[in-house]
Amino acid sequence: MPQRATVLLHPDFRVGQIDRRLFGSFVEHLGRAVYTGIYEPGHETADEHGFRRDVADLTRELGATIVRYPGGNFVSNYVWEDGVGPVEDRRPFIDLAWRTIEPNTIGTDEFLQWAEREGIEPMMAVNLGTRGVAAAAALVEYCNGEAGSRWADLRIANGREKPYGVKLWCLGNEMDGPWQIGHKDADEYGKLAAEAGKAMRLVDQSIELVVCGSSSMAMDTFGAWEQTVLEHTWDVVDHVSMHAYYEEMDGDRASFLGSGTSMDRFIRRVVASADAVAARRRSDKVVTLSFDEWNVWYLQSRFPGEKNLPLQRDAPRIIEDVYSALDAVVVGDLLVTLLNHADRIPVACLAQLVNVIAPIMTEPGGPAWRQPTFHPFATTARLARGTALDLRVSAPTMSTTAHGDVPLVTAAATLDGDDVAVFLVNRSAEPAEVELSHPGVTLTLGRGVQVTADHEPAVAGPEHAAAVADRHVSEVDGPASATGSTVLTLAPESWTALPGTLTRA
Ligand SMILES: O=[N+]([O-])c1ccc(O[C@@H]2O[C@@H](CO)[C@H](O)[C@H]2O)cc1
Repeated sequence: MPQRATVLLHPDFRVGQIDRRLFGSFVEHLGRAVYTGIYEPGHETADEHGFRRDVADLTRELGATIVRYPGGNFVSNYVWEDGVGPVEDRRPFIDLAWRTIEPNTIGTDEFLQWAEREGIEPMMAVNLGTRGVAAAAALVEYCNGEAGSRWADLRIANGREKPYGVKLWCLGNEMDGPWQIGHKDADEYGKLAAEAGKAMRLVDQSIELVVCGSSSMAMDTFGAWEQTVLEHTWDVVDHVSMHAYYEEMDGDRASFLGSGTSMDRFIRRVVASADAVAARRRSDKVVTLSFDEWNVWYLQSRFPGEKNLPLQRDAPRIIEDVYSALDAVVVGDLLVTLLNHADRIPVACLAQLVNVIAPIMTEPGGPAWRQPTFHPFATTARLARGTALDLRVSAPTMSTTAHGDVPLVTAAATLDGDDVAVFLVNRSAEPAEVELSHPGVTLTLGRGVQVTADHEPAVAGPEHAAAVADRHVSEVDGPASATGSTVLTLAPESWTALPGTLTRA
């Protein structure tokens, strides 16, 4: 017997407008994300600046709208001034976050010019671990200042006349995490972030600021951290950050498939924390969420921990997770969760873009390819446009060890004029029959994309990734056009995206 769920869809019930920055990604100076990732002079596809064309083309196909840079943990010991100016004068340093010799060949200008050439909006982070207010304000001036002041003139002397106009800025990274270089408690960090943010805004009033929330919902300080930090920074910041990584642990497939429910609860709790601060302050300001690190990452089961990394150089292979079709279904489900909170999440970044827990992989001097997780992201970024609809899903639940009861079917839908896109996940090991109920509306769903899971362990390399895509990523045709109600059958453990049109009958 298939599982049965109903999804009520009406064009007048809306979550909110989707900000295109919801489909962001992340490039950190970590492992091979930069060196032999986006950048590899001498590669057969390298452009005149040394950036790999094959990776840039896949980034475009992925649909990444913004890219966060340069970290991540890396930023908390980064001296940005060492990464600008003539390359031959730049000196390497020991990046303490990942215990890697950073050559400083790529820095702010190279990254920002790459992003500009590729039509990607940059999201920059400042170092609030080992540095503070002055260095942060100077970096904003370097990036966004007009000629006639010290740091803007340095940028011009370095060959870039026009300000970059970087809008989005992170006030440090994961400052609640004991692993962070320059880790702080919530009061210390909140005061520093408020002063740094104030100074950065005095340089450029048009910027948007992201204050660090918790590095995961599992942190002991989660909740209290957000409230304390927002009390200090309320008048300065626009967004509070969220980070979350999901993985299958000890073969607990059901909990892993329920990750989207955990993400949903995390979002609701951070919204509640931000709104509690607004209530205490009797403030009408709405602080929104920047979910600027999310993905599947086998962090607890496969990563030895930063402290246990040997000191390395020359772009070592660090956290190059290899993904399965199951991971891709979960990534699709996480995207469904993000869409359902589009009113409160204008910014999100799949962590990361290339080689490091990434949808895109490369070999030095070799090919670039798509991991299975590439497909649900690219399809969602392409199809999810306009407004997220407020669906009402009634589905049976399954019990999980990690999250208690979770719905067996999840769904999101978007509407842009008459163009609709429906995203459906079946977390069950059985097929699921979904009745889409759309009273007074004719729904015509066309050819879309389906991802199905399997039980095969992930195997590294482009051939395997292509074979997984061949078997598990397929085109599917939508059901016949119907008024009032449409019934679909979802494959077991699958993610489906169907584009179409919607007209009022
Ligand atoms: O839960 N943890 O143990 C944990 C440890 C490290 C961690 O780092 C975050 O993830 C790294 C990779 O994207 C980024 O550089 C950093 O911001 C995020 C979470």
